[in-house]
Amino acid sequence: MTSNARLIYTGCMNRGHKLSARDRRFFELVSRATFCNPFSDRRTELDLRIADCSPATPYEERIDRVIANVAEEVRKLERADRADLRFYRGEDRYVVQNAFLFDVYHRVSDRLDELILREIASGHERRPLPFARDTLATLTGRGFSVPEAHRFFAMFYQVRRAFYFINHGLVGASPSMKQLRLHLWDDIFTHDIRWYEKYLWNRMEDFSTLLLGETGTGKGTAAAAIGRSGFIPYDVGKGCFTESFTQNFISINLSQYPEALIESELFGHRKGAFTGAIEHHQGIFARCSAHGSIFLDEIGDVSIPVQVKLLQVLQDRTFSPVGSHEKLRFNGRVIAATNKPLDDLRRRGLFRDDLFYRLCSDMIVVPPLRQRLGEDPAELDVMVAHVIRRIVGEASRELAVMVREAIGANLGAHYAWPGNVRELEQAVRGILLTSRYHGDRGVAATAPEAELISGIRDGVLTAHELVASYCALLYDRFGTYEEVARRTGLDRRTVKKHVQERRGAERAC
Ligand SMILES: Nc1ncnc2c1ncn2[C@@H]1O[C@H](COP(=O)(O)OP(=O)(O)OP(=O)(O)O)[C@@H](O)[C@H]1O
Repeated sequence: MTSNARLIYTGCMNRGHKLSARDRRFFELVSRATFCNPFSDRRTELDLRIADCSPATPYEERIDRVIANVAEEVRKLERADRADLRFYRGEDRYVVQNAFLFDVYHRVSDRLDELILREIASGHERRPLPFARDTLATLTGRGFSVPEAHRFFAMFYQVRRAFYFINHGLVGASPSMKQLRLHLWDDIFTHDIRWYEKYLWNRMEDFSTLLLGETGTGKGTAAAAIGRSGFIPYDVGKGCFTESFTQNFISINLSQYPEALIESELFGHRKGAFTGAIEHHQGIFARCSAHGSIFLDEIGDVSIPVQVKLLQVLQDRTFSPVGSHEKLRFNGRVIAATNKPLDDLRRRGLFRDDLFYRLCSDMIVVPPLRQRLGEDPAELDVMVAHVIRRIVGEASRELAVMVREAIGANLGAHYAWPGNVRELEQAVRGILLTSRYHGDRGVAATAPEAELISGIRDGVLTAHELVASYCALLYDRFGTYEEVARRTGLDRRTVKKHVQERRGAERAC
């Protein structure tokens, strides 16, 4: 900086700039949009105001206009030599800072998307990122400190990953899918990203997540979206991120391992710990990095002794490999899922309350496909189009129409999709191959839930049948007349009568 420039700069610093009322109003809107959940209606409202366009404007066009309008306002500050945070105070500084973040983030978002795809393809992208240096220079040039610039750059990548994996992984326009996307975003960034950015960005390991929902609804996909969207620091020396999101999310399906092997898979074992332990083995807790996450799928299936050990990891953050007294530390985050009714398992003493309370800081219920279709029948079109795009690599309207017609003709409008999205994927494949899919008749025909739902949809149930079917469904799920009575507000004898009557009707069929 020349001495003249330094004089002007110091003068401005002392005086400070004030935004005009119009600029303050605009940057205030941008500031709110910067921290808003991108899947929320609130964010849409803010975008419409920033873009100054009608709700009918297509999404892509609206976003392009938002980005262009913000960039133009920042350029105006630049032209007036006012594009530096250090010139502002108080609320002005706050809104200008957030507008700068919004602007710089959108300038690099395409390159961050390319990086995500490269990492997915290669497993780990350790090459220096040429655009990182420019981005950091822009941030420091705008008045951010060097550590702030590094942190915000790492957050840009984190935000981009979260958006990518939630948006691409979990498709659907029904209200419960929108709710799920909102919820997943909050699980990663908390319900107010300002607090996350200020206090929690490097302290999320103590926030566990429990995903509940039927098989095939997308719990694994939701877990991957959370796990791949953790904060990963930027390594200035190497010019790249310290680790890859493809390697710091580790998942294990706990129902796949026999009891004897499960502890070893989780915690590792020492050579000679048991017959067959011919080498040291590192378990997944030891392999998970400090910024990583572990996904414990089917946690409802593990035995009580393993639950006790998992509790210890969550509580003390320590564990010992089988055959060793060594205490190792685990610093990652835990995400767990089950399609079992955990309440029931807890009541029957099969799932420990203490482990449940350690996991339940955020419980996310992933909705079954039939609920989504009940809320919005067009959801099936959206999902079929998505599955076809995944299978053939591009959108195809003619294939989508053919598959939709086959589903309608073979399964009718009220099929319950007991295997959820996983079943739908196979249905689409089956129809592409053979033009037919007749559904999971074994489950669907006997599932009381499916029958009850289609009876309600078709309006063919009497009040008596409705109550009897509902009691039978709850009895199947919870196993005792007492529990069904508690849930329905009926007395035990009435419940028993309904269940037995319903069973009799089923046998007669
Ligand atoms: N909303 C969705 N949009 C797009 N694909 C989805 C959606 N939900 C699920 N899928 C796809 O459905 C399949 C099954 O999903 P996933 O394995 O995540 O289900 P799950 O609930 O974990 O099942 P399980 O309980 O049997 O482990 C995957 O191929 C996944 O990508």
